[in-house]
Amino acid sequence: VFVTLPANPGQGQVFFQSASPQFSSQSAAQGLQGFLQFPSQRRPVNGFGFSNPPPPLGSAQDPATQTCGLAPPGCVNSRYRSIDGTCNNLRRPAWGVPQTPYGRLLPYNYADGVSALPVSVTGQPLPNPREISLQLFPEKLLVDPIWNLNAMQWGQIITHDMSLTAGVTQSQGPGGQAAGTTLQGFGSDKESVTCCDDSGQLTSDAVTNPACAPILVPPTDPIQVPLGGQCLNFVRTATTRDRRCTPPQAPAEPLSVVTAYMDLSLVYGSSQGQAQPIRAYQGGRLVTLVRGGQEWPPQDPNVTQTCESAQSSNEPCYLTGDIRTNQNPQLALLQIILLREHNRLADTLAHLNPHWSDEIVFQEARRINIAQNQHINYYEYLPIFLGYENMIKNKLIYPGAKGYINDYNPSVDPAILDEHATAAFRHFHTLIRGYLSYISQDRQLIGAVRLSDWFNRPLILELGNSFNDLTRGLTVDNMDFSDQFWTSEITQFLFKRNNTFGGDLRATDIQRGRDHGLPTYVAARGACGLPVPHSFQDMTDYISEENVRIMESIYASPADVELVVAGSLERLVPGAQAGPTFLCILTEQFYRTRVADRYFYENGAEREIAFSPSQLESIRHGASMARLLCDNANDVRVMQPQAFRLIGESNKLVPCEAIPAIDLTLWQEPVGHFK
Ligand code: HEM
Repeated sequence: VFVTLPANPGQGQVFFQSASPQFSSQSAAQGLQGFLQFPSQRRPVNGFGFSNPPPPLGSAQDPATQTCGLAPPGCVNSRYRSIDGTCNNLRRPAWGVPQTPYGRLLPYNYADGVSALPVSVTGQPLPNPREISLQLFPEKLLVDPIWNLNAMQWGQIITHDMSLTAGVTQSQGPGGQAAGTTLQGFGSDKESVTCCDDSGQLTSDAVTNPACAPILVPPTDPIQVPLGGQCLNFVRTATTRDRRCTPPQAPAEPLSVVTAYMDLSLVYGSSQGQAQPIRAYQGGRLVTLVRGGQEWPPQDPNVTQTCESAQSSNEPCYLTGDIRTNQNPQLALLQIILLREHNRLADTLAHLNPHWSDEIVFQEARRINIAQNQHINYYEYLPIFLGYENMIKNKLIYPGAKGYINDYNPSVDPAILDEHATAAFRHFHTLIRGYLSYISQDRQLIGAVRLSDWFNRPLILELGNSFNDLTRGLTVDNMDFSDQFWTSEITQFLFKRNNTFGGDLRATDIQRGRDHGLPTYVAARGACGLPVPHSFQDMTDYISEENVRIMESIYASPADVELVVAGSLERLVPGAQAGPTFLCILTEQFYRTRVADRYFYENGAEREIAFSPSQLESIRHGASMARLLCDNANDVRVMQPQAFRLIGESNKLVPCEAIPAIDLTLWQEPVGHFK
């Protein structure tokens, strides 16, 4: 089913083929009413050009046979997911595996059709990303009245499960990211690149290295100019072109280096090499170190590189399934919660089933941990952001369902859409707060820390009672409002280390969008079936007059307006935390993530993989964010049942024992059931 949309300036006809039931052209004011109900059975989606049919199996374009993302020689249909996502799709065993390109809704928009950063329709460079950040995404503290900071933070967990741009580490200097970015392996000759140094000066690499695209400081910059800064660091994502996986004249396809599946790869790793050092190989557990009577992840062997703000190599610096773990304290905190949850499940399962081997206990605990996580994501987290009704209409959730939901679709590519990872989901950087509260057991504020003091330095979690106080803080602080206002902690102080100022995450997001050749705002709206603006004036239908005027003063043409920028300025769709264009992309992504996963926890089509009906019911009844926090922060005794929502009349604190739990005795097996 192809939908032909009205022509839009500079882009010609746009063809949109959604994998998900999508919504029709609705203005934000019309809200969630009237979304089109497309049939759930769709033509295959291949992630390599939205409108093209998938390449024939085994052909040169077949991702499974490309060297970016290696397919195994053959697949065994295992009860358990592989660590690297291979063989989830038995016909296309390399779908969703690390080192494969992001999926795309729309073609690449490079200036030269191959890899050059896009330019204006006038042929001039696009406006300066830092200038856009300063003018359209300033600081103003407006907090969300309903949802807490945990809802923000959990989004980063979901993100880290789904994608990671190749070549970008999180040990990033004040230049915005990556003082010494490591390009991860696979034939890349660019071991470590710095385009703009710690003092904001262009390096020799900046001109000679094609991986460099530093963000220049505009003359109007009130922070960087007085410091004498010339630039903010920016290193381009590694692509299929860098690795010679696509022909020289084909568009460079940026790569993601983690599994696309929602499989807790951030806990378990995306490769055997990552998984091996974090497994205890005893009792099905993951490795932990006990300090101060609490369990912590093992130590990263390379503290100074991974936790670059650490003052000594003896400071805690965690090794987990994801290289970004130490980036900020709340992220590390939730990673530790998920790690402890694995071990809690493993210990219980091992106790119930003393005859199980380490491997069986590990895999069964992993399987339950992933299922709980999927349940929390789809039924607790996503409805807040995508809208509950929208999710039901588009077949992302089935509230009240009894039994299995057999909607696995092997024709849907699980690759994470670039429009999602590089534009839509990054919009939620707006939700970040600059300070983290310490909250006591009786929910009193007892302290606070500044985010930028603790980037890449997880030590703080182990000081005194910080871990528990910060866990309560996540559930008591409001998240920031979903709007155009960003905290300066990430637009002026990102990864500042010992410097006065640091990088700018919004400018980085904008530059990353160009780096990946994202489609324009106009093209994306067209692809979503939304009214396409032909002038700046047209945009005032869904973006405030004031912001449209600023865009008009920055951009040479409405056709230049970028998805990352204007998508974040749209009025929110009622009941959701994004405007219509980003909501379309997010809905499409999370539909695909669900139906492209053969191991999705609600799928019962294959008996050997499925949970039993009673186990599934127990997961639906007992998996919750509140339970996860209660069980794994070791001094959180009361919690509100909806742990992404602020405490209130309809969401009162209750003793942890009153919050439903999964009945793990349903996993007790008679001796001999497992080999
Ligand atoms: C304190 C919290 C956070 C910090 C400091 C942070 C920082 C960053 C940084 C430095 C990058 C890489 C930028 C680049 O070089 O392109 C990034 C990427 C990203 N962030 Fe955040 N982030 C935070 C929270 C979140 C949240 C809450 C979400 C969504 C709900 C999110 C979504 C994303 C996405 C989708 C990417 C791209 C992932 C990829 O494919 O590589 N982030 N973030």
